[in-house]
Amino acid sequence: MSAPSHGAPAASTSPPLLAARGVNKRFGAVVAAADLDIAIATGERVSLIGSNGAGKTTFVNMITGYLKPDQGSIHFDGRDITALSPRAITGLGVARSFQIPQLCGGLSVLDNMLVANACHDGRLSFWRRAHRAEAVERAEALLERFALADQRDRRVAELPGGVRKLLDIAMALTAAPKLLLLDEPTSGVSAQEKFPMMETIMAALDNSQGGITALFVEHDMEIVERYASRVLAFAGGRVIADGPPAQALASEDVRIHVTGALAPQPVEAAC
Ligand SMILES: Nc1ncnc2c1ncn2[C@@H]1O[C@H](COP(=O)(O)OP(=O)(O)OP(=O)(O)O)[C@@H](O)[C@H]1O
Repeated sequence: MSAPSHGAPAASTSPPLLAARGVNKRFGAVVAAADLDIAIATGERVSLIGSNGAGKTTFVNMITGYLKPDQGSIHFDGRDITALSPRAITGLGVARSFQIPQLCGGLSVLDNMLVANACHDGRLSFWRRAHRAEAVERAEALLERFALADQRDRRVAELPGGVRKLLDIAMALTAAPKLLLLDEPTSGVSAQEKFPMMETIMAALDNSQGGITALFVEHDMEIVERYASRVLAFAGGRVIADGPPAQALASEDVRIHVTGALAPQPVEAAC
């Protein structure tokens, strides 16, 4: 597998773009986040891995403000965002795309982009000629970057799953984020399509003004190896490995708790 070509980490002297400090979260008896101390630098491509229930989504939901930590703090771009609303956090530059794209199937690709843009910039007057022209120009530039320009006038409900996923991510970028959180960007996409799709996504992030730092939840280890500059592996709400993909995926804890490469083998009954 080739070495990751995207998103070299920033110099270690620069302050982190995102920092979780002493973060804990429980749901009743379930520990979903335990003493998380995580700093992410501008430009990193961080993959969150872990088996079901490991705490990946809880971490993402605390960054976006949908969940509040029981203890600890989260800082983004130099500000304490722990108590902020999801909307305020989005306004500071954190965007998100979902495993199941959040789209209006009855509208065209372009109109979905315009609605997303209007939601982010708060100008619901986007149908006024001046605003609309400006918003259409921005939307078209983004569609171009995602190789979706020729789909502009198609109804979203008619599009294949992979194209819908790309559109969802393009819509997230209408907010001009500094940090993009992706939930399994290639899930449900065929093996042949997943690498070209990731190439498109990563190139779009690299080519955005100022570059976009990315954090992606991923179960596909081929994608992790090829596109992450760093892996954070979770189990039981804790980080069990943190490092470059080759190093993190080789760790014994990851091979036991995440990839199953060292899972205990069933003992054959003695007869
Ligand atoms: N709102 C909630 N109420 C109760 N328990 C929750 C809630 N959200 C998450 N949990 C529990 O917290 C733990 C961590 O869940 P989380 O969704 O963060 O894991 P995950 O690693 O994202 O898993 P998956 O890959 O299945 O999405 C799980 O045991 C889950 O059942």
